[in-house]
Amino acid sequence: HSNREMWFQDFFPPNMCPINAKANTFYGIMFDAGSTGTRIHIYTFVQKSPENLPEVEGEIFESVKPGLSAYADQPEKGAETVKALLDMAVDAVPPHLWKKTPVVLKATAGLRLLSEEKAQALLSEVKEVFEESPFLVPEDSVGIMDGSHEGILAWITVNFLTGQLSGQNQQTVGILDLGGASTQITFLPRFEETLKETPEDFLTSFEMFNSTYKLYTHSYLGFGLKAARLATLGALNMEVVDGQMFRSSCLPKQLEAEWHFGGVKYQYGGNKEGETGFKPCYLEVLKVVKGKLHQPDEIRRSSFYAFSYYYDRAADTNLIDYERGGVLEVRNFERKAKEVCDNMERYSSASPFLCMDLTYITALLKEGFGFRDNTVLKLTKKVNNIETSWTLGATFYLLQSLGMTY
Ligand SMILES: O=c1[nH]cnc2c1ncn2[C@@H]1O[C@H](COP(=O)(O)OP(=O)(O)O)[C@@H](O)[C@H]1O
Ligand SMILES: [Ca+2]
Repeated sequence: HSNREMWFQDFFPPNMCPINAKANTFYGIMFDAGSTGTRIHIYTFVQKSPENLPEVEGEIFESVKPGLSAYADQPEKGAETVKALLDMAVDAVPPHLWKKTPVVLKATAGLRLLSEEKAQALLSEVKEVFEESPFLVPEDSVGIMDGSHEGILAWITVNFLTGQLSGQNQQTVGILDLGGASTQITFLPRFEETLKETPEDFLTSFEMFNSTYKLYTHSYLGFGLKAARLATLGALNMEVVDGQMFRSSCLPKQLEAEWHFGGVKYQYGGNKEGETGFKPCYLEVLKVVKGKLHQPDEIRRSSFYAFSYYYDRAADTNLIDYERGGVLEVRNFERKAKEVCDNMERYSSASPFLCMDLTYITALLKEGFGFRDNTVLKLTKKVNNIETSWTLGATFYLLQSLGMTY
């Protein structure tokens, strides 16, 4: 500031000084190109002093379906969905800050599963949309995110929003994210044992807000809820022949329908003659998860934050309140799975996959990760009115790398 602007600063506490309030407000735009949808998060931050962490003053959030991967053969059309969302940011960010506001898109499992060529075509169309916008386009502004970063950045978000990354006595919480195509588990190990027993590629050191965290994290590609449906049906990574029917005991007996995922059409249905219900369904789903995941002993005794499809399916079946979320034990998912699978006609109007989804969640938690029946899960969509998504952590990381925050 020039001296002329500063004269009144003595009369205000620093954070109320009108000049400071303006100068310390900044924006960040983060796109989450997920396998089932594309979302924009426009964050407003205030940095009140260099000693404190920036504060999130607000978030504007919008989403579109389907995700970019559904446009694998029409990359320009895919990029148009991004353009429509970015137009919201032009309205939300004050024009004098456009050039200082970075815009980034990170794609997750949907694009990881596409061929390199198709993924790159989509990403370069998006890059063009960004270049034509009035915003700051950093290097690497468009790309596929590393699976390990997806978990770490969601962990940063949740622990930042719950106040665990500032001050002494940090009691961080682990997180579980269940997407359409992949699933992540991330926590800060408390015991030396865990570090010894864990494969090196499950451990990542990460620096954020002047602290270094050595986190346990892994992203399991193909273990998201929708990929798991295909795996249960025996259709994941299959060359699908036209007219081919995939059947499961997790689906209503008489059901026959089709379903599009990742640009491929699948026909599926129930076991017309054979068994249906929780027991046969659990055995089917078990084949998808058993022995496929690393089981850190430590997590059996800690509670986790869970979101995405854990949240959605718990809310769909009234295990939690749709707006406020809730606290559950692993066994609640199992009970609900039994109730739904053994009364399939009553529930299938909502979604024919409800039994399969709840059974998969149960098997993933118990047989996949090795959680106990009484492990506590906190289901949240928002903390302090901000979405619990990896996008906030990613925006902090971006601002840090651009030297815009401390
Ligand atoms: O910002 C968000 N707020 C709330 N839920 C979100 C947000 N982003 C993604 N989700 C949830 O993520 C799940 C879909 O996963 P996604 O499409 O991100 O697949 P992926 O992570 O496997 O690429 C859904 O449960 C959806 O509600
Ligand atoms: Ca996701």
